[in-house]
Amino acid sequence: MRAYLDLLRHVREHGTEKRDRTGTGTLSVFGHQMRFDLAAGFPLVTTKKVHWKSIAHELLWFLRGDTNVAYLREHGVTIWDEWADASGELGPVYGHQWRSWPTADGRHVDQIAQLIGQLRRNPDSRRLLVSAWNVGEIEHMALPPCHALFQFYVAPAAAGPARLSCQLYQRSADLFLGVPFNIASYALLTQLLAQVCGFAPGEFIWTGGDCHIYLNHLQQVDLQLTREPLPLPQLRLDPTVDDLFAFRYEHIELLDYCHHPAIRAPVAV
Ligand SMILES: Nc1nc(=O)c2c([nH]1)NC[C@@H]1CN(c3ccc(C(=O)N[C@@H](CCC(=O)O)C(=O)O)cc3)CN21
Ligand SMILES: O=c1ccn([C@H]2C[C@H](O)[C@@H](COP(=O)(O)O)O2)c(=O)[nH]1
Repeated sequence: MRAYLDLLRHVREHGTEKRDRTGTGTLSVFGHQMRFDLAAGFPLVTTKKVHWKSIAHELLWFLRGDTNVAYLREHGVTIWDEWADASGELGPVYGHQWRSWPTADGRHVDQIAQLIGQLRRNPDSRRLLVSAWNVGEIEHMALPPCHALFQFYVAPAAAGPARLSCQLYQRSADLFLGVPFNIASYALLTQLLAQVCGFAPGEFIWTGGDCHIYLNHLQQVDLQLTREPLPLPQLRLDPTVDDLFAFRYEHIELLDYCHHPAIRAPVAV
């Protein structure tokens, strides 16, 4: 996870101090890219303990098309609680747009089902995109999507299965709290899709817009930057699952996750 630590260090040293919506204040850099080779191990930050269970359940919750925190709470995941209304609703956020994007003529588009169909039938397509940035519905969302748009790419291999890569555009990136979750979440999604479409995992490419460290995370970042990264864990998926929507938490196993101790930090709401 050198790429992540390099970005943290870069923003810590060269970021511009900038006010933000939450009133917290940030150090910020505009535009950055990181690449993670998924064959080199699963890209989960090791220089602090990251709550893997929250990442896996959040992704399964997106894939269900769910936008109510009830499912997350049932599984002990609290990361979206601050944004939910009294009935646990977040409005038409990620899950809704991924699985049920409403069209002008009253239909709903299941972008994930369409993506799987295209990956299987038309892997050379340059249109393998999913967008959560539904301009007409942003005002109804608890928070406009941060991980807004992602694209897949299939590279043929001389021998063995083709490799599936994913690139994400993240418009706004809380480097200390959000980004370790976002990298792991899309790496997991890429591996789930690779399995059900018969590809080998390729790369995850993270592209960020406003990349920031909140001013009340500076001590935590400095502590993290004193730590040496550890060998990456491995992801093991139940090989019998061939339907993306059939994946359950029990089918997803993270092996050999060695990490430094957790570092607590307040989330800016
Ligand atoms: N300011 C901000 N940063 C974010 O990363 C973020 C938002 N807001 N709003 C929406 C979602 C919610 N996400 C979150 C929210 C909280 C944590 C967090 O507090 N993480 C702690 C504890 C993890 C846990 O207990 O599950 C951490 O140490 O990683 C992480 C991601 C990512 N998003
Ligand atoms: O998956 C996520 C969700 C949110 N964030 C961060 C990025 C910002 O710090 C806030 C959102 O505030 P905006 O004013 O809407 O940009 O949440 C993240 O890093 N990852």
